Amino acid sequence: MSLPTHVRLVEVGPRDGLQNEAQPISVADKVRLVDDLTDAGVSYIEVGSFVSPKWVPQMAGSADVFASIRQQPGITYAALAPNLRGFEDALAAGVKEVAVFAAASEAFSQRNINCSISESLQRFAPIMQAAREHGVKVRGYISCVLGCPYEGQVDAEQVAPIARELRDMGCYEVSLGDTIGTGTPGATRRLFEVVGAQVPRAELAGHFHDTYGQALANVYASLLEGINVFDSSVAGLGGCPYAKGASGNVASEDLLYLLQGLGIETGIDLDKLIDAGQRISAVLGRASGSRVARARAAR
Ligand SMILES: CC(C)(COP(=O)([O-])OP(=O)([O-])OC[C@H]1O[C@@H](n2cnc3c(N)ncnc32)[C@H](O)[C@@H]1OP(=O)([O-])[O-])[C@@H](O)C(=O)NCCC(=O)NCCSC(=O)C[C@@](C)(O)CC(=O)[O-]
Repeated sequence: MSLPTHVRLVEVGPRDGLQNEAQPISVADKVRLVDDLTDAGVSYIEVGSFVSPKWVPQMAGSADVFASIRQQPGITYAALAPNLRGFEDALAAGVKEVAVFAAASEAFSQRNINCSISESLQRFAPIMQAAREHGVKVRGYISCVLGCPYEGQVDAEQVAPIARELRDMGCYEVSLGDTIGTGTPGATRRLFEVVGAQVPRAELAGHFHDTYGQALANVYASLLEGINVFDSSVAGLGGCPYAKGASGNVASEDLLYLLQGLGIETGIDLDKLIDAGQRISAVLGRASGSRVARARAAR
């Protein structure tokens, strides 16, 4: 299969990236990060989550972040919503796109959202209905598509029916998450072959954590499978609070460098993206997790 000419990056740094930070991060710093990403030309930014603050304290100020970011036309500013309560809070904050999140493993579903996979899908039904009524778009996530921190290996056959159900419910796109980064290019290709038989590949996205250093290779394997939407996190921020030891998503800067090298368009300015990553890394008091950003800084 030939490579796509255009790829959409879903920037999840402000949400997936920051949700796992132990230290408090001010609303002003989160707003600055989102505004920097807007200025860099990112077309989709996951800004926060409307989840229980007892479960993920770092996302507690998401409504305040939405109230202060500089929203530009043509850019999607999205948030996670695990249940109707979260959806209603997101709606009240003016959010126009939400993401629901399920898992491919029962144990992870229980640890992450305190219910079984099937209960989670039932919980999403009223969100989908309310979203339709309010003209809100819904994206779907599935975690642990290539491995689970509690159950080990996860087969593509476990993922496909969940992806199909999310699509049938009305998710316009389903992002497949390698939450603990154990996936390899071979497993990734097989995943998209199997899931792609149930859901059109144009409606699938790849979400790769870089824990085992495979994320960019997995992106490339996905490109070969006809996938052209990828989630990434500026400065490689992140991890998952319910997957101990999981590192951040593939760094957006590194992904962009790869795509530019392949002649694939994203509309994003690499220098500005690097600046955004350096600024939030300074706030966090550590070096950027992006190798491209570190190499540029060392020049
Ligand atoms: C789903 C629940 C709420 C169930 O949590 P629960 O405890 O089963 O919920 P509950 O309905 O029994 O309610 C318990 C309390 O939470 C409140 N509550 C209930 N809902 C909300 C809400 N929306 N916002 C704020 N508060 C809420 C509710 O009002 C009540 O408050 P209390 O009476 O005790 O004071 C909880 O488990 C939760 O919030 N989990 C979030 C977990 C999470 O955010 N994980 C990280 C995101 S997923 C991810 O990172 C993976 C991904 C997407 O990036 C892909 C990948 O890499 O794998």
